[in-house]
Amino acid sequence: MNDFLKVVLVGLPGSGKSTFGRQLATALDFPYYDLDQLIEKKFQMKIPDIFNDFGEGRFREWETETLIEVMSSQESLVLASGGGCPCFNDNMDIINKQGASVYLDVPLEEISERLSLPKLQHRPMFKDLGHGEITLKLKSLLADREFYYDQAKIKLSGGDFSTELLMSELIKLIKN
Ligand SMILES: Nc1ncnc2c1ncn2[C@@H]1O[C@H](COP(=O)(O)OP(=O)(O)O)[C@@H](O)[C@H]1O
Ligand SMILES: O=C(O)C1=C[C@@H](OP(=O)(O)O)[C@@H](O)[C@H](O)C1
Ligand SMILES: [Mg+2]
Repeated sequence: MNDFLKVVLVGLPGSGKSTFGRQLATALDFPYYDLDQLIEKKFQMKIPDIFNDFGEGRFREWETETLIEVMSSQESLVLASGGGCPCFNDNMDIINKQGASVYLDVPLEEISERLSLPKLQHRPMFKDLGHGEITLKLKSLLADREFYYDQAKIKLSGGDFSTELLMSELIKLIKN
């Protein structure tokens, strides 16, 4: 890690990376970035349209390209990554080299409740799935992804995270 503190949140879709990321950035008074939003801005396309028009492979290329840019910027920041980000193209190594990674480890049932709400049905991976199918999909994603998420430097388990707790974990990490 260099002189800047880059806090990068990782975890399954619906674990609260974007929501908690914003809260944490406010508490730390750091700029907040959402990797999906940076991709949409850079390539002028919505995430579901990238998946539909070009496929996941192209999305993962663009995701890594955007991640490298934000991780090499000369500033402290909070970054909410996308759920799949740590699991492709050495992205977890890129994150850990420049940043303080934090895994939001939320019970699958809780995430499933959140993602079943109609307003969240724009997420390409969960489109048109019912509650039971969402839980199964999350289980299968976690089986594939936990190996990468577990490489995070800090792990927060539960549903509701406190910015104070994470800040004290970050201080411990920096001191070590
Ligand atoms: N701690 C929480 N308690 C209840 N709902 C939450 C919590 N954190 C996030 N949510 C809700 O869950 C959904 C997914 O959150 P989001 O931050 O977009 O997750 P991610 O970025 O990890 O996919 C959103 O509708 C958000 O309002
Ligand atoms: O888990 C994934 O592979 C994805 C998660 C999404 O981000 P969120 O985790 O913020 O939903 C987004 O990057 C894309 O739809 C792919
Ligand atoms: Mg998000």
